Amino acid sequence: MDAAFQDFYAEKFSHCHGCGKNNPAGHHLKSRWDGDDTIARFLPKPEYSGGVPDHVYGGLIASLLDCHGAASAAAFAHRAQNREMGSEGEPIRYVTASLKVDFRRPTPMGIELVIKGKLRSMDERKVWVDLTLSANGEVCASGEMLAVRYRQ
Ligand SMILES: CCCCCCCCCCCCCC(=O)SCCNC(=O)CCNC(=O)[C@H](O)C(C)(C)COP(=O)(O)OP(=O)(O)OC[C@H]1O[C@@H](n2cnc3c(N)ncnc32)[C@H](O)[C@@H]1OP(=O)(O)O
Repeated sequence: MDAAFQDFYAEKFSHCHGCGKNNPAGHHLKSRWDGDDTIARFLPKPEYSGGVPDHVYGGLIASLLDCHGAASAAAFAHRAQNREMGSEGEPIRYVTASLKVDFRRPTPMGIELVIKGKLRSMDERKVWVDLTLSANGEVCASGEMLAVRYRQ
């Protein structure tokens, strides 16, 4: 499988609980291209249940959107410069400044979740990303993110 966006994060930025490869207890979310959009897949462990065992905890859902959105922002910014993540040149990295999540229906446990990102717009330092999280082809949560370019 192709490398994920997060595989190109520097070692020092790879400790995120949601997506850092250097966090042994983390989720290791992996985001990739899906045409002009982005996609990640994730199967929550049973301990991430919500109020009932067969629903996923909302905080996990928000964190999946958070990590996928920030990685997507970096990928969109690279493509805007006709580059790919990991290409030569200064890496472009983003952090989440704002994330709004709408929980639209309960997210079922035991099913692979599909998280998608779509570029809404960008300017010199900011990227706005529209996000969805689906199970069985149904959107369970949607989100809007503002990611801001990280100044090293
Ligand atoms: C910490 C290390 C991170 C390393 C990351 C590497 C990759 C790893 C990724 C893994 C991560 C996984 C996922 C995660 O990320 S998880 C991390 C969660 N996010 C954070 O911890 C970020 C904390 N916040 C900050 O560090 C600063 O506030 C940032 C850097 C975001 C901006 O502070 P800075 O002093 O630099 O810039 P600025 O204040 O002039 O703002 C710039 C522009 O943005 C606009 N604005 C700002 N906030 C908001 C808002 N809430 N709503 C609307 N607009 C907002 C602002 O008006 C301005 O616009 P304009 O006036 O220019 O038009």
